[in-house]
Amino acid sequence: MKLKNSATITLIDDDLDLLDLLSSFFKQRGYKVFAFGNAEEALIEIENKRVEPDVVISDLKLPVMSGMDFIRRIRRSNSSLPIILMTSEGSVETAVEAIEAGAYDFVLKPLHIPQLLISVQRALFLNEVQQENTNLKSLFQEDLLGLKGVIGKSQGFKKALELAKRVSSSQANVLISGESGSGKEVIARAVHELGDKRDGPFIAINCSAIPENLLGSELFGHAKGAFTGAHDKKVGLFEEANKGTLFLDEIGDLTLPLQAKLLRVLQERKVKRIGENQYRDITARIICATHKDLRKEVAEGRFREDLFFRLNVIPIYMPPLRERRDDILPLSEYFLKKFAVMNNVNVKGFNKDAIQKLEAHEWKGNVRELENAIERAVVLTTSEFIQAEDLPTEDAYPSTGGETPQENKIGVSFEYEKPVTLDELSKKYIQYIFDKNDGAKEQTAKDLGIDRKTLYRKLKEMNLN
Ligand SMILES: Nc1ncnc2c1ncn2[C@@H]1O[C@H](COP(=O)(O)OP(=O)(O)OP(=O)(O)O)[C@@H](O)[C@H]1O
Repeated sequence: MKLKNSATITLIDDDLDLLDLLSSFFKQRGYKVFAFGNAEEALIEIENKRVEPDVVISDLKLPVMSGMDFIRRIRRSNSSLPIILMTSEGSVETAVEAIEAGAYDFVLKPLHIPQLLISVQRALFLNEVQQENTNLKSLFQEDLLGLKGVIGKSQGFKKALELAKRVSSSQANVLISGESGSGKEVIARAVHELGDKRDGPFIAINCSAIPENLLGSELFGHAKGAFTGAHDKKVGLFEEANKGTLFLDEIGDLTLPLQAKLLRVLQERKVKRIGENQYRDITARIICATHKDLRKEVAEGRFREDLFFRLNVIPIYMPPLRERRDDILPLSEYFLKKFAVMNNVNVKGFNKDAIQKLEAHEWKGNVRELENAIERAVVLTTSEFIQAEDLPTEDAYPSTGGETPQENKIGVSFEYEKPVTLDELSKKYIQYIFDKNDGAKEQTAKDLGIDRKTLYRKLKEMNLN
């Protein structure tokens, strides 16, 4: 851990010569200094956050508001700001009392300035350790309803989570709807964690990500030799999830024959592996999710009405992030702490402009886009507080807002009218994989065989922040 000498110090003393002397001493050492001749003024500036000190050095005996009263007032709203008192020999007893009231340390006057410097450095060091502990604690502490890492305080989010809690103790079928990246899987996990299946497995499968011909055997399993290539028997996910939960994401993309089979499983609570005649009991809870409007799919003949009614016993709707803006900051802070710890970097928060930008952004890719944006900012920022420039501009992220991503048409071709440089070709390829992965940077880096930092750098060069 490095000691901060870029820290901010607030000095309070009615002895203006001493105030000048200390100001220049600390400024010369790289500290930012705010000096006040009385405690009232300092208090107002601190309470209004116009001055945000990392440490305060104050005389104990001051006119009007004493150093002691200053400590008591500060402690009402800030329990951890270190305050070092300067006191004359005669008032050591009061200084001890001040320590009891929450002062960090005291130094005797006439001052031995190197000793004061050591006290300041120690206070900053402890502050930093404490801050990291609090960060870690609040990051890993039990969150809403005792669920780890589930963040949100908007009405829309709380309503969804409350429904998840209520339904968790029943066996009713749950259909979660909401745009891509809005947190449908988070809600499905909440139902699992809060219910009596929590000790069993939670298995998630994205029905649109698996080719149609493989999805059946993934879900239902198959017997050895059931079809060409079935060299061995396979247990399907319905069985694997027994005693736990099977989460079927993008259920709206199931083909009609698979919809019929799913309906049968839900009605009979039994499955038959492909190529077998034997039925096996299913004990898994089944939760489905979709970004599509299933009523419309039913009306247009692409989704079975009977299956829709069976699934939709308890509908839970997760609103898009832009409709629950109260969640943006808590989520941003959570992701910042998470990625700062993961990447071992000293990033502490967001500056005012960054907060404004976060709150104003449309977040078409919802929480997933926000999470990616914060991860990137934490990795790339050069300061302790994320700046507005570290965050993506509005249309930097391809919208996945509720629709299946467009098939990328770039492809790789060597038939260019004029030669294309290797660098251009590599950028086109990065763009292709990035779009294919729906803007998911971790997967893109993995597919390209490069580390995340390199990917971030490339995306920045390509204005795909
Ligand atoms: N309330 C939340 N608290 C913490 N993290 C969240 C929250 N909501 C979403 N996330 C995070 O955002 C990302 C996207 O969430 P999730 O996978 O649940 O969305 P989804 O709606 O299921 O997306 P898709 O439909 O594309 O599968 C995940 O990394 C998830 O952990």
